[in-house]
Parts: sequence; structure tokens; C-alpha cells
Amino acid sequence: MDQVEKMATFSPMNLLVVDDESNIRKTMKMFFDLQHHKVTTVSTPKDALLEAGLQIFDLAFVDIRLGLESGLDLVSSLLARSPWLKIVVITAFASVDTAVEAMKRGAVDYLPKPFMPDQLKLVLERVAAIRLLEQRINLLQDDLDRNDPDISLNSMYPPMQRVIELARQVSTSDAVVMLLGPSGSGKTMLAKLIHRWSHRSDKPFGVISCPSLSQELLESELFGHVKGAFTGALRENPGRVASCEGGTLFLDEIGELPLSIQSKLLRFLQEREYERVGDQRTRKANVRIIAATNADLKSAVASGTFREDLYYRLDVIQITLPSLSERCGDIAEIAANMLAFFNAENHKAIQGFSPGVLKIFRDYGWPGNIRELRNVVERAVILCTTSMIGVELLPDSMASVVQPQIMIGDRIKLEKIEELHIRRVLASTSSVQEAAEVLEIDKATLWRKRKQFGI
Ligand SMILES: Nc1ncnc2c1ncn2[C@@H]1O[C@H](COP(=O)(O)OP(=O)(O)OP(=O)(O)O)[C@@H](O)[C@H]1O
Repeated sequence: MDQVEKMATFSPMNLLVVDDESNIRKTMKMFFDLQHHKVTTVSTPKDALLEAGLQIFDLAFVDIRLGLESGLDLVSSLLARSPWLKIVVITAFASVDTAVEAMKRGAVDYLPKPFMPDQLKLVLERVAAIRLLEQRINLLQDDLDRNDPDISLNSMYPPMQRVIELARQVSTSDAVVMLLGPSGSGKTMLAKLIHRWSHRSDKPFGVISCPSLSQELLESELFGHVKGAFTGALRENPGRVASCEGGTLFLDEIGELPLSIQSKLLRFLQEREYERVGDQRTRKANVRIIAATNADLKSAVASGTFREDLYYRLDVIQITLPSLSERCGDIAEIAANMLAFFNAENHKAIQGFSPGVLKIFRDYGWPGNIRELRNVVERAVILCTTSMIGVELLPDSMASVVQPQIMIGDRIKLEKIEELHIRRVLASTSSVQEAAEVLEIDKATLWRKRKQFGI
């Protein structure tokens, strides 16, 4: 057994057994129970599909002859509903033809009856190994898609050192974590690290940015919907809670969660239970929630826009990330990591930042925090034609430190004025809500503009 198979053996799976013989169901259940897997046994295709609608299974054993019904048809129906599912068909009527047909319909293996426990164990290990590799590929793909520079966990700033220490401590538990801190300070990055350090690391990590979706879409994104639940719901969506089974779901800007969804989230946190939009059936999921906000949730509670009970349910462990300007001693190292990353991306070999740039980095206010630093470094790397990044490669948005202020009527793009204005308003207000009010735009628009300008 290789390393991957050994690891896979120890990772419990959620199994479905579909067989019309009660002896087989009983024996298989006993065998899987002993191996610490979770097992559901049913005798008909109807019950199998019902269970597959309620739980996320990793592997199903399907008997080909189910009374008068065909297990082969069930293979197709199960895979249509749960495309990730691994299916092993079992039958006393072993023949090459049925095996080939089962594989054509998407089964991963074939088990002839009668089978010995060792055969069953072998199949189980093989499927667990495939599943583990698939999950790893997904994680690696996610990493590639994210294109992130190395995250430096060193900090010269004691509050930041405590943040990392606390994050490591809480990663071993399943407790809800609330990440606080200004936009771009690294809350999403920290949530990913907590997931990676946790026992859930080989399961999915999902992110939902609450202000980015309308109320209806947010509920369906979170808890899923059934086909036809609302106009445009052309196909079933299991929702993020279901697709993160066993893993972690990060809810960014939780303060923006509409009240109607807050009560559903509270129930999920307390009971682990939820319903899909348009479906009465209650489902269960084992998902750790990490939430983040840069708003003042206590005042949201006081003003009635955030439920007090949800606030206290989320407020189990708080970790507050400092703004980048508070940890100005760390900027040089973070910028150096980013430089290495963007050098590689752009096939350049820039050696560093000039002393003038490093001074500006220390003095600048960084309203967009690490996200802004990342954008500044990326831009400078792209524009740089020498071996050192000089002050002339810094953007106008750092105008107050680098060069005279942009004036209305200057010969510059309108977009620049808009960006600078939003940056200054954000820096002079205490919350996104307040900034949106000053700018007289809604929070969703402000959220999009911040992403657009990297603030
Ligand atoms: N320590 C770090 N080293 C390198 N890059 C970092 C670090 N922390 C954060 N980043 C990068 O900075 C950017 C912003 O970080 P992140 O998205 O985690 O911030 P956030 O607080 O979640 O922002 P928002 O509140 O707007 O969602 C990301 O591109 C992230 O990869």
C-alpha cells in the first residue's frame, strides 16, 4: 500500500449501500462500521435517490438486481444527481457484459457476489485513494487559480504575532471564528490558513462574499436550491454548505448578511440543519464556519440590522487583524515576497526596492492594506525596466506621499479621480457603511469599486 492509500484508509467516508438482500446490507454495514465509516443502507432505488438528496455520499455500493428494478439505471440516476459520487456495482450475476455496461454508465468498479471482506476492503481503499487524489488536485487547482504570493507569517509587530499564534490554536478546534480587521488586511488569507492547519484540510474550503450577491441568490448560494425554486433555477444547486461537507466555509463581510438569512445561518450554526430554497426537507452538514467583517457588528446589533443571538453565536473566538500601516515594520518583507512572486510571473529579475520606495512604503497610510501593496508591487514590476524599483514607478494613488496632489481639472482619467476620492473617503470614515453613505452609493457598488481599484 503506498502513502496515499494508507492515508485514504484512515479518512472516514460516507457510504451508501443499495441491496435488496437484508443479509448483505447487515453484513456490509457491520464491516464498514468496524472501519469507522458512516453507512446508510437502503433496499430500493427510490430510497437510494431520496438519501442521495439528503446527504453527500462519497461512495455507493449498488446491487445490479434490485428486485424487479435495475441497479444499472440507478447508477445513471445517482450520478446525474451527485456527479462526484464513486459507485461500485455488486451482483451475483457477474458477467463481462454487465461489468462493461456499469463502467460505461460511470461506475468505478465491479464486485462479484459472493465476496470476501478482504475484497471489500481492497475496493474501499482503492476508491478512498482516488477520492483523496481528486480532492488534492482540486486544492492544487485552487492554489494555482488564486495566484498568491508566499504568505509570510513572520511579524515584528507583537499583535500580529498573537494573531498567528491564536489562529494556529483555534485551527485544531471546530469552533466558529470571527475575523475582524480592515479590508485587504488578510482576513481571507488567515481563514485559508486556519483551514489548512485544521484536520479538515483535505476537505473543501469555500468562500462566500456576502455583499456580492442579492438576497435570493445569497440564500441559494449558501444553502442550495431545487430545480424550479425560482425563475432562472433551471437546475438543482446543492449550495456551498453541502459542497463544503467536512470542510470550512468562509463568510466574508458577514455584517452584510440580510436578516432573513441570518436566522437560517443561526439555525445552521446551532443545529447543523438547513433547507434548500424551494425544498421542505431538512438536511444536515458538517461544515466549520469562519466569518469576517470590517463593520462594527455591535452597532449593527444596536440598530437592529444584525441579530443579537447570531452575533453571540459567531463571537466565540475573535481574531483582529491589524491594518498594514500599524505593522509598517513588516512591509519590507511582505513586499519582497510579492516582488519574488511577480518577478517569476513576469519573467523579470528585479532585485529590490530603492531606499526612497521603502521609506514611502513605511510612511504611506495604505487604506487598501495588503491588497493595495500587492497591486502597487505588481504594477511596479510590470513597468520596471531596470534592476531596482524606484519612486517613479509608484502610482498616483500614493500621491500624498510621493508627489503633489491630483487636482480636479488636471489632465488625467476620470477614473483616477474616482479612485482617489474613494480611497480618501474610506480612509476618513470608520466603516464601509459610513463611506457608502458619504459617497451616496450602495454598499454593493462600493464593494465592486474597491475590488476594481484594489482598495
Ligand atoms: N501576509 C501576506 N503575505 C502576502 N500576501 C498577503 C498576505 N496577507 C494577505 N495577502 C494578500 O493580500 C490580498 C488581500 O488579502 P485578503 O483577501 O485576505 O484580505 P481581506 O481582509 O479578506 O479583504 P476583504 O475584507 O476586502 O475581503 C490578497 O491578494 C492576499 O493574497
